[in-house]
Amino acid sequence: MLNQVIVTADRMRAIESLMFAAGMPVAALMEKVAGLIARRLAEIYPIATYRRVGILVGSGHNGGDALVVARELWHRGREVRVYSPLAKHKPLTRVHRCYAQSLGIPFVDLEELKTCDLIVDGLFGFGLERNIQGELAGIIDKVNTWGIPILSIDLPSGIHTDTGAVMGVAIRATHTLCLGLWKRGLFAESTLSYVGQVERLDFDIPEFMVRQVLGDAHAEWRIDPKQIFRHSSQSSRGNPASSCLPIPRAITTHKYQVGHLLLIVGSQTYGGAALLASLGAKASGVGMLTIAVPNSLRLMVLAQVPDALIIGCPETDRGAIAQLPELDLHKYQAIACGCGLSLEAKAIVERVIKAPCPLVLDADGLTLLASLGIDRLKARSQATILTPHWGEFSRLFPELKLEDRLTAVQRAASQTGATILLKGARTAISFCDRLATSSLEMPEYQQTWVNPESTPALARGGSGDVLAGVIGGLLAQGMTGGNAAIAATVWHSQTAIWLAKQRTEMGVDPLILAQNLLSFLAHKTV
Ligand SMILES: NC(=O)C1=CN([C@@H]2O[C@H](COP(=O)(O)OP(=O)(O)OC[C@H]3O[C@@H](n4cnc5c(N)ncnc54)[C@H](O)[C@@H]3O)[C@@H](O)[C@H]2O)[C@@H](O)CC1
Ligand SMILES: Nc1ncnc2c1ncn2[C@@H]1O[C@H](COP(=O)(O)OP(=O)(O)O)[C@@H](O)[C@H]1O
Ligand SMILES: [K+]
Repeated sequence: MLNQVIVTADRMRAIESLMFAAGMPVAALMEKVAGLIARRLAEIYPIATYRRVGILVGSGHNGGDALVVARELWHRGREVRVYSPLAKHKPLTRVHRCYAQSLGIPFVDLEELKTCDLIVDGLFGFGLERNIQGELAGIIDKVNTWGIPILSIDLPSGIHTDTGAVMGVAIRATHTLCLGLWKRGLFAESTLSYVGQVERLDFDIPEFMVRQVLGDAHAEWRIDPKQIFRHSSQSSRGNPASSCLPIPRAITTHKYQVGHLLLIVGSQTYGGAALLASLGAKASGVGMLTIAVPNSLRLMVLAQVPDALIIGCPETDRGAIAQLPELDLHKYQAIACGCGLSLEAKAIVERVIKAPCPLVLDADGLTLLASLGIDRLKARSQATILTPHWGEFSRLFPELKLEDRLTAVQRAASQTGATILLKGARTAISFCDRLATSSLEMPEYQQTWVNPESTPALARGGSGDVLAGVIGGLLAQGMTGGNAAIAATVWHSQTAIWLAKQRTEMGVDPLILAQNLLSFLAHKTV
């Protein structure tokens, strides 16, 4: 649980206050935390390569942490230099400063850090309150130009803890060691070019204190990708409705018990999108797959997905689906609609909104929904998942486009009752249903989850079509909207990360991605 909650500065302060009130001395906690930082630093930046370490010290406890780290590194044989530009310090920081000076650690001018092998950034942590200006801003700008690796303590100095906004200027870290609990600002996409590699240092905050402050309905969570993949020895115990993969199958099951998904996709212009969504759905292991496409795509899709039932639909002059033939929508466990549909297929979206089963709307399906009006979703009685990127999101929820992504996705989900999956480098998913991973069971309430690991290899046309197909397939097999959205997002992005290691970020085209989803899953869960 501690590795999954996302907190604001206020919440973090309240949790620390509980620890202090219960008897943990402030100085002891700083000693403990900074000891952990120094040990992790030694693993990431070994002394043989990073002997000379420059320490940036601010006035608060982030600076105090940095001074304890300076002292520990000094005792372990590093050449440490401290730059401490501010006149006033909090009492605990001041005493660590005096002690470091008494040991003979040099306190130097900024320019003397320029020849260091590593910089430790302890200027500001979650206490940053206002924009950084004047001399301090100049210092940060200068350090950023040196090209020396920077390890930031808690957050890169200058990043707002809650919003991730750059407060005038911010350190561009190579590595950030987030202390105790994940800070909200680290998940804003705009901070990704500042934080470098991010990891959390656990300093044994008692879980009951975290629960006491956050309550039973905490809103913001970080997905732990490891929890999505089930080890093969666990499969028989699995719960098919959780977000764990692979989905367990009863030994006596038959194809109609493993879900029937209807995909409604494609147009003459966007035939590939239909295929990519189909391949994503196929990889999900769904028992039956029916694919409705414009007549002219029928044979192409059949040749590539011979196991599917293909329904050729009458088409408009420009090759969009004009209407669905008489289909009984009751017989499907889920429908996924929209990939490559084109903007001529409004009637199709109007019809599927009324379908009596869970529904995924993606791509053109979302743009058409925006033109119909988001209120149309009020008619739905079953789960709905909308999978917009930011452009589509802004069309659907124009009044939310000034909000930060986490707030925006949360509001959109509570307004509509749908699961909203806002795509991007840090996909955010908000929903109100029961979530279950391998070690966490969450009750039903409005919650927002962020996918913390992905790769820009996915930034190419068609990646999203694969994702929509996977979500549809998981929904049809009985996952709830929230579970399906989380499982599919993690599976999709982790497969891309795995492929990018083998093929570079240039080599993860959507076809390769769809074809490798299952190899990745097998590799992950052996
Ligand atoms: N209490 C503890 O012993 C622990 C503290 N921790 C560390 O303490 C940090 C938080 O410490 P603080 O609350 O002291 O906050 P910071 O160290 O982040 O800085 C706050 C200080 O900076 C000043 N300040 C804020 N914005 C400024 C600006 N724009 N320009 C100039 N000065 C500005 C404030 O007036 C205050 O003096 C965490 O990020 C973490 O590094 C953690 O190690 C956990 C344990
Ligand atoms: N920079 C990035 N880092 C990580 N993932 C990304 C990045 N850019 C895009 N993605 C992912 O790639 C997919 C793109 O989907 P989408 O924008 O719908 O494209 P398309 O409609 O062409 O398939 C989404 O899953 C998104 O989260
Ligand atoms: K910092």
